[in-house]
Amino acid sequence: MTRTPVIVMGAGGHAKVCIELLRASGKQVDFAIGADVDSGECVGVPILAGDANLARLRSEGYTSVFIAVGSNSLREKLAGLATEQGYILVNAISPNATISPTASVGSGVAIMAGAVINADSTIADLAIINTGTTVDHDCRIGRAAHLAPQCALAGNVLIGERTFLGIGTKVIPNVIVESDSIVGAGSVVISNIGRGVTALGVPARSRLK
Ligand SMILES: CC(=O)SCCNC(=O)CCNC(=O)[C@H](O)C(C)(C)COP(=O)(O)OP(=O)(O)OC[C@H]1O[C@@H](n2cnc3c(N)ncnc32)[C@H](O)[C@@H]1OP(=O)(O)O
Repeated sequence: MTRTPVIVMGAGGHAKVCIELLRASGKQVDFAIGADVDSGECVGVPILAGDANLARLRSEGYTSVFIAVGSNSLREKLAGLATEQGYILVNAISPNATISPTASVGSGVAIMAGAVINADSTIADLAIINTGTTVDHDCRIGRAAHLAPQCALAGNVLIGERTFLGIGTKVIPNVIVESDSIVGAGSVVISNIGRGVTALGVPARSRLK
């Protein structure tokens, strides 16, 4: 089997986990691209300082990238930059995640160890399904959304684009959390949450700005 080396954008804590996921699925990570001030290495991968390295590495023949940046909007922006340059967005999926054969998973997606994606669920491009999170049947997780560790989504839940669910969030069946929203850690979502709001608590209520 030929191994196409992968470039990782990001050099922080999330990048550490993603590099280890990529390695666990047999991929070789050659470089991590960090901020202009970054140097050293990220779990053994040399860090290159600054986004300009992306174009340089493309001209040297690299074609595969993984965007390992926790910010949902920045991840989406960097993915646009990379695909404009001709990169392919690979996935970083733990061999210890359980994904239904009827689920569909986009590109540039991270699925950490212990995550479960059940029947007929859809995970859009650039989403993060973090450690131990369960996504039950018929859910739709939007582009560049992030479900932090230990979230539990019941059946037929919709999570909008770039929405973030904090660690340990629970969502009951048939609920919609619209795009660009934030749900605080440990919240229990029992009714729809609108676009661009922060919701907190048990049950989760929108916070007034
Ligand atoms: C592998 C990884 O690490 S993945 C990353 C996982 N990260 C997370 O899960 C982070 C989740 N973040 C949170 O829950 C944050 O508290 C947020 C985003 C909801 C709010 O953050 P901030 O806007 O900074 O809120 P701040 O800390 O100022 O708190 C404002 C008020 O909300 C309350 N509050 C904050 N978070 C929560 C919460 N999760 N549940 C209930 N109340 C909360 C605070 O107690 C405070 O109440 P007060 O005004 O009565 O004192």
